[in-house]
Amino acid sequence: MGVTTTLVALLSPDLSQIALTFPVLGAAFHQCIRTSEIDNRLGPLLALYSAAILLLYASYVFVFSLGWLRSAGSVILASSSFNLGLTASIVLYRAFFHRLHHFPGPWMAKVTRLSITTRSLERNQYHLDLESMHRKYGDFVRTGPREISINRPSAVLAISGPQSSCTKSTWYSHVSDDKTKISLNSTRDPDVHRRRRRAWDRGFSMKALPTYEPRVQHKADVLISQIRSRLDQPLDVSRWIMYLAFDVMGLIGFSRDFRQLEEATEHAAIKELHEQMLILGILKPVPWVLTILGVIQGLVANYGQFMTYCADRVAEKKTEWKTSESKCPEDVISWLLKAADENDQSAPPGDQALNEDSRLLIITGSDTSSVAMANAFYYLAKYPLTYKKLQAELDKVFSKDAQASDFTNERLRRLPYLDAVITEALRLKPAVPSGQPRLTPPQGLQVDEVWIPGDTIVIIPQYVIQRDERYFPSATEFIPERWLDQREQLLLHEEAFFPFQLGRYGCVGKQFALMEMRIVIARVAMEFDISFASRENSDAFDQEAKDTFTFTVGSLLLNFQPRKGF
Ligand code: HEM
Repeated sequence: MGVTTTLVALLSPDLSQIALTFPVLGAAFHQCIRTSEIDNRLGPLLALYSAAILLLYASYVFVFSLGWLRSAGSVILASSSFNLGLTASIVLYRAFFHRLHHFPGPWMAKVTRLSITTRSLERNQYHLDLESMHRKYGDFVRTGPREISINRPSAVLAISGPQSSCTKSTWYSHVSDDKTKISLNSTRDPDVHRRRRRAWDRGFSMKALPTYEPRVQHKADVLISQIRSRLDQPLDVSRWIMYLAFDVMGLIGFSRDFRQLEEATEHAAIKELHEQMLILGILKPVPWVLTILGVIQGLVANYGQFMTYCADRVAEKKTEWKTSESKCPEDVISWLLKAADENDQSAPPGDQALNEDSRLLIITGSDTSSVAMANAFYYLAKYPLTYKKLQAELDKVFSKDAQASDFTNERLRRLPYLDAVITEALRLKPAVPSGQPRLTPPQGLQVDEVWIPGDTIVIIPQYVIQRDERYFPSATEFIPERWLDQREQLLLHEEAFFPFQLGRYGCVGKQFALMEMRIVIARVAMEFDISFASRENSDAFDQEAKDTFTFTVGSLLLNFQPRKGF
C-alpha cells in the first residue's frame, strides 16, 4: 500500500475510522511536544491546529466528496476525538508516568495547575494553600505537573545560592522570550541577565544610595506632617505607606514625583496598575494563560496609563541625559541611560527593554516595601512593649527636636533593635510570599535525601518556610529578640530566612529598601504612639492579605497620638 493510499484510509470520514485514528493522533501529538517548552508557542500551535482543521474539512469536501454539512460534522467529530486523545494522554502521563509521579501532592495539581487558579479565584491566598499542602504532604510537594514546592532550609542555597545552576522558569517568559523586549527580571538567559544586572548594581551602589537618601527623608517628613494634621481620626496606614513608597520610587527612578502623599490620593496610573496586579496574582500558576491574554490588548501586562506614564518619564529622561553636561546619574534610569550612552554591555538592549525596566523598578520597588512597612506597623501596634523598646532605642540616639535630615541611614543602621523589628516582620510576612519559580539543571538537583529530576520547576515558599516551627521556634510569634540575644533558642536555621531572595537573581534594591524602612519606621516611632483603631480591621488585615505575587494587603486602621511625656 502506498503512502497516499494509507493516508486516505486513515483520514477516511467513516465514523469508526475517525474514532480510531484521531485519538491516536492526539496522543501521538502529546508525545511529540511533551518535552518542549510550549508556553510561548501557543499562538503558532493554535494556528497550526486551525490550519489542520481547515485542511481536513477541504479534504472531506473535495477528496471524499462529502456534502458541506456532513464534512463539518465529521470535522467536529475528528477534532473532538483528537482533543480526547490528547487530554487522555496528558492526564495519564502526568498522573502515572511523569518523572515526578512519586512525589506526593493533590491529585489535580499533578494533572493541571488550573485547579490552583480556580482556588485563587475564590480567595487568592496561595501562600496559605501552600502552607496547608505542606502540612498534609510533607516537605516536598508536587504542586503542578512539573513543579515541586520545597520546605527545607538546605534547598535555599541549592536553588538560589551563588553556586546554584538553577535558572529562571517559564513563568518569567510570560511577557516575551525576546531578550530585547523584556526587563532585567524577565531575562532568563543567565549570561544576558548577569550583563544587564551590572548597570542595575551601579544604580544601587554605595555611591548611588546616599544620593537617594534625602528624597526618602523628604517623603518621610511629608508623611509625618500628614499624620500630624489628621490626629483626630484613624488613618489607613496601608494606603498612606503605599503613597509614600510609590512617591519615593518615582523620585529615585526618574526624579519625578507622583505626589500621592501631598495630594492624599492615589495616582490614576498606579490605581490601574493595582487592578492589573490582581489578575496577575490569580493567573500566576498558569503562565501560559498569561501569555495568551498578554497578546490581547488591554488585558494582562498592558497597564495602559501606567505604561504610558513610565514611557513618558523615560523619554523625558533621555532628552535630559542628552543635554546633561555633567553626565552624572541622579536616578536609577539615568544609570541605565549612562550604560547605553557608553555602549556598555550592561545597558538594556533596546527601547522596549528600557521601558520594561522602568516599570519593573516602580512595581518591584514600591509594592514590596510598602507592604513590608505596613506589616511592620501591624506588628508594632499588636506588640506595644516591643514598640516601647524600639522608641527607647531611638531616644538614645535622637533628640526630641531632631530634623528629618538627622535620620540618616548611617546612624539608623547601627540600631540593632530597629533592624531586628524589620527582619522579624519580613520573616512573618515576606513581601513576596510564595517563592520564585526556578528550573533545575538537566542533571537534576539533590536536596538532602531527595533527588529532584532535571527540568523541574522548584519553589521554596518564603511564607511557609519562614514560619516553620522546626527552623524558627515560636514561629508565629513576633519576637525581634530572635535576631539579637535569643538567637540560640529561637533561630535554628537562619538560612531559611530569605525574603529578598539570594544569589544572582536576588533583590537589587535590598539595601535601598532597608534604608527606606529604617527611615520611615524610625520617624513614625519617634513622633507617635500607635494603637489599633478596630479589632475587626486589624484581624482582617492579618488574615485577608492576597497573594498577588507580592502581598496585597487591606486597610490597616491605626490611631496615632503624639508621644506622651516626650
Ligand atoms: C521589603 C522590600 C523588598 C522585598 C521583600 C523584595 C524582594 C525581592 C525578591 C524576592 C526578588 C526576587 C524576585 C524574583 O526572583 O523574581 C526581588 C527582585 C528585585 N527587586 Fe526587590 N524587594 C524589595 C524591595 C525592592 C526595592 C525597594 C527595589 C528597588 C528600589 C527592588 C528592586 C528589585 C529588582 C529590580 C528585582 C529584580 C532583580 C533581578 O531580576 O535581577 N526591590 N526583590
